[in-house]
Amino acid sequence: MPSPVRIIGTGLIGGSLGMALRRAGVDVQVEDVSPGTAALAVELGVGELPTTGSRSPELVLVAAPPDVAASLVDRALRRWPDALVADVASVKTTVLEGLRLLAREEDLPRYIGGHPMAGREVSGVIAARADLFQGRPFVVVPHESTLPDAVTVLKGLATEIGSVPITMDAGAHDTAVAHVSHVPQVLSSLLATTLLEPSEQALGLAGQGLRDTTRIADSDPRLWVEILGANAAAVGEVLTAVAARLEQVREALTTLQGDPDPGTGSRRALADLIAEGNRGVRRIPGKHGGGTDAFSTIVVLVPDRPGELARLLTEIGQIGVNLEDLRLEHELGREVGLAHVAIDATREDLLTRELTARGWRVAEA
Ligand SMILES: NC(=O)c1ccc[n+]([C@@H]2O[C@H](COP(=O)([O-])OP(=O)(O)OC[C@H]3O[C@@H](n4cnc5c(N)ncnc54)[C@H](O)[C@@H]3O)[C@@H](O)[C@H]2O)c1
Ligand SMILES: O=C(O)C(=O)C[C@]1(C(=O)O)C=C[C@@H](O)C=C1
Repeated sequence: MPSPVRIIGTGLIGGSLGMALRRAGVDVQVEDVSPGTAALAVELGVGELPTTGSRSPELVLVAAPPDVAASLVDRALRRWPDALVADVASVKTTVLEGLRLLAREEDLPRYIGGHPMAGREVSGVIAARADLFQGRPFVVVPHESTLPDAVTVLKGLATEIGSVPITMDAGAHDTAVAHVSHVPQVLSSLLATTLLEPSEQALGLAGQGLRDTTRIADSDPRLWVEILGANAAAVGEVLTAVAARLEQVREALTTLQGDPDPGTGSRRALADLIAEGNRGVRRIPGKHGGGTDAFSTIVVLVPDRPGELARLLTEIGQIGVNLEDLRLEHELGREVGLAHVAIDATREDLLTRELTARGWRVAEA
C-alpha cells in the first residue's frame, strides 16, 4: 500500500477512507477547505494534519464534491509530481473532461478515477465509519493514458478497505450509476415529497415499506444537485422510461375506477408492473458477485430488554452460522424488535431449528 496517503476533503467519504486506511496501517494526512472539519477529522481518527516536515504523499485521494474534483485533482498533480492522484466523485465523465481542460498532458497518466459504491444518506465526517466500504463494489476508472501502476494501486486500496474493485471506463460507469444510484435517489425523493400532505395520524401508520423506499430521501441536496447535473443525460433517459410507465399505471387506475369489467387490460397492466418489478429486484446482487438467492433472511423477535440482541448474536455464533447482514426494526413502545438476519441460504433450516430450540421466535422474512 502507498503511504502516506493525503485525503483532500474529509467529509463522509474522505473520513471513512481515512479511518479504513489507518486501520490497515497506512499513514494518512488530512486536508479540507474547512479547517474546523479537518481538525474534527483528526480528533475522530481519520488521519493527521500535515506539517511542513511531513513526507510527500505517494497517493492523493480527492473526496470533495464533484464540482471541485477536477480542479483539486489538477492541483494535486502539480503539487506532488511523483504522486498518483485519484478522486472518488460519484460521476466520472465530467471530472475527466474537466481535467482534460485543466491538467498538463504529462500529468494525466498519474490520474485515475474511483468511486466506492457505498455511502450514507447523511454527510460530514461525523457520519464517517471505517467499515463503510466492507463488501461493496469500488469502481476503478482508468482513462486511456492512466499508468498501469495507478490501476494496481487503486485496486489494492479498494481490496485493503474491504471492498471489491471493478474496472470500468467513465462512460460505462456513468450509465450504470444512473440506473443503480441516481434514478433511485430521484424516485426516493419524489416519493418522500408525497408525504408532505397526509396528516400526522396517517403518517403514524407508516410501515417498513415506506421506510425502505425513502431512506435516501434524507440525502444532502447540495451534493445531489451536483451529481444529477453532472449525469443529466443518462439520468434523464431512464426517467423518460419511468415517466411513460407511470403514465400507463395512472391510465390503468383511471380505467379501473369506473370499470370493474374484464377486457380493458387495466388489471393486466398493473399485474405486469408488479411482476416485472419482481424480476428487476431479483437481479440486484445480494452481496458482490452472488445473486440474492445465495442469502436468506430470517426474522427473529427480540424482546425489548438490555442485552437481548447481543445474546441473539452470540447464540448465532455458537450455532456456527456466519452472519452476512443484520437490520434491526424497532419502534418506541413496541415490546419486541425484529432482527432481520441474513445468512447463507443453505444454513437457514439449521439456524431456524436451533434458534427455535433455544426459545427464540423465528419468522421467515
Ligand atoms: N455520500 C455518498 O454516499 C457518496 C458515496 C460515494 C462517493 N461520494 C462522492 O464523494 C465525494 C464527497 O462526498 P461526501 O458524501 O463525503 O460529502 P461531504 O459533504 O460529507 O464531504 C465533502 C467534504 O469536502 C470538503 N470540501 C469541499 N470543497 C473543498 C475544497 N475545495 N477543498 C477541500 N475540501 C473541500 C467539505 O468541506 C467536506 O468536508 C463527492 O464527490 C461524492 O460525489 C459520495
Ligand atoms: O446507501 C446510500 O446511502 C447510498 O445511496 C450510497 C450511494 C448509492 O447510491 O449506492 C449513493 C451515492 C454514491 O455515489 C454511492 C453510493
